[in-house]
Amino acid sequence: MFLYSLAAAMGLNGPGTTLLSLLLSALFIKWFLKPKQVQKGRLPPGPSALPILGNLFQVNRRAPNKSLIKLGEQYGPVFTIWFGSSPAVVLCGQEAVTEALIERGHDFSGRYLLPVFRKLTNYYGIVFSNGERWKQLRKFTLSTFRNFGMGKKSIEERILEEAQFLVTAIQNKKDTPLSPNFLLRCASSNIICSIVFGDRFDHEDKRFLTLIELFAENLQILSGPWIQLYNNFPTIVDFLPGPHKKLFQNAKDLMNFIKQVIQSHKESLQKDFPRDFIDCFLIKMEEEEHEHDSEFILMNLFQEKADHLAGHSSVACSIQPLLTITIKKIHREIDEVVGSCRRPTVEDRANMPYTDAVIHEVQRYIDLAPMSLPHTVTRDVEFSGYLIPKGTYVVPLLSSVLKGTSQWETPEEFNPNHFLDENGHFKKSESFVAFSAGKRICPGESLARMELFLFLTTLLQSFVFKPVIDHKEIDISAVISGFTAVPNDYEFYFISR
Ligand code: HEM
Repeated sequence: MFLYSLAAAMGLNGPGTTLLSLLLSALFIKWFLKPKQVQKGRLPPGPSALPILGNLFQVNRRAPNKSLIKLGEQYGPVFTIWFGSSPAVVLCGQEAVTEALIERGHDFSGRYLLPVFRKLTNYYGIVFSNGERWKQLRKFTLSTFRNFGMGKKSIEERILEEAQFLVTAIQNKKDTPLSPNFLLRCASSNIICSIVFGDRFDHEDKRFLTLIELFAENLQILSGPWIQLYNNFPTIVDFLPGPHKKLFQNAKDLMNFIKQVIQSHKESLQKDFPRDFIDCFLIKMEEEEHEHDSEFILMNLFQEKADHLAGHSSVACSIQPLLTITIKKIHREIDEVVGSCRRPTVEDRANMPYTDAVIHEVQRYIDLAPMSLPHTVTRDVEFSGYLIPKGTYVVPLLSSVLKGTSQWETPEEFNPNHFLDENGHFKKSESFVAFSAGKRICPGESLARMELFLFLTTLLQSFVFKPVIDHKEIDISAVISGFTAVPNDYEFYFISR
């Protein structure tokens, strides 16, 4: 309209006006709405992008990792793709991912902060922070988790106790078929709760159910297909219809809940005997009370709790497909190594190579975080002959390593032999990057691996699972939604052994 008036003001009428306004529109689109030019830097090549939309139409929403792998075949292991008007450098294949995340770990350790993350976390906590805040919180979290692992009530004991609650909850359902997804989410959330809050919650506890619900919903936000558009229109969230607004409201409710828990910890804090993660954090807060730039402040404590809880669904999502695959051989291993009279221990894992291989293969196959979480470069970086400017979105395409054709015998098939040598011993693989790699590698990895092993063996020690539908109809591949892959949900009969 403005351009039409401009043409009219220039004294052009009728078809002349229309023609000129079309011409001006084209120029407007070309010069103002085209993808932002990166001021300095020589970005790697990639497919040409549309104004505003970038390469939206070249990336399949349901399988973005597959589209990116295909583009990698065309443009090479390091290429540029435009998410709206922002460029992202994609690292495709083991060599590029390893070189960036491990060999050039520091340069690539930044978290790319989408505006939506600010809406959710205000950039507090570990996952969506950078610089000194991220460094200090990550170090503190890793050492506190390690100390609790060796403490009075070890993490292993907490997992075994929770596994027993899981078995009882399933037994209580008698012979009704059941999708174990919800119970598995409760179980892995409770492990985090017992480390962080000092106690587990009953599965029926209303506060606990709200907590789980809120995280499932927050995950939906991060996984929403429209998340990329936030980059162009950060305020879009304010115009979203009701349910999405509610999710952000829920995030606030969650913070209020954690606030109450922290307050009650403060009132009963015994400095010589920290009971849980919150106690450790509060002690550190007091120690650094007078340091004006301390990162041990309440907002970081709130968000850290939320960060840890976010791991709960990753574990549940990984166990679910484990229940759907053939497990006779695992039953045999459990019977030989653990028997039926005692509980399994983490030490048993070394003598159960097949079970360990199956757990790894499920994680490789379902490819839970195909594009990892968004990374960025912490300074202007020369990489593979290109110059990536500080702050550019970097996508470590974990999928391209977990499903790489040169690393795995049958990359697109579920095959536990990928992790077994010719003598049936467990075989590690450098291409197993389900937890990512380098400085941002998932800090919950060893906890998650312990949970996967102990939950699975405890369940299989007690039950035989029989899917309600025919085995042949079961598909253990997962559907990608945003940053995460979500496995299909099936119902089972749990038959006591
Ligand atoms: C099967 C289970 C899990 C998988 C596959 C998984 C995978 C991942 C991946 C791929 C990342 C992104 C790393 C990167 O930016 O390159 C990540 C980050 C993270 N994970 Fe996990 N995770 C799992 C469970 C957990 C658990 C149980 C916790 C809680 C203790 C947890 C806490 C975190 C945190 C705090 C980060 C952010 C680290 C940072 O930014 O420095 N994860 N995880």
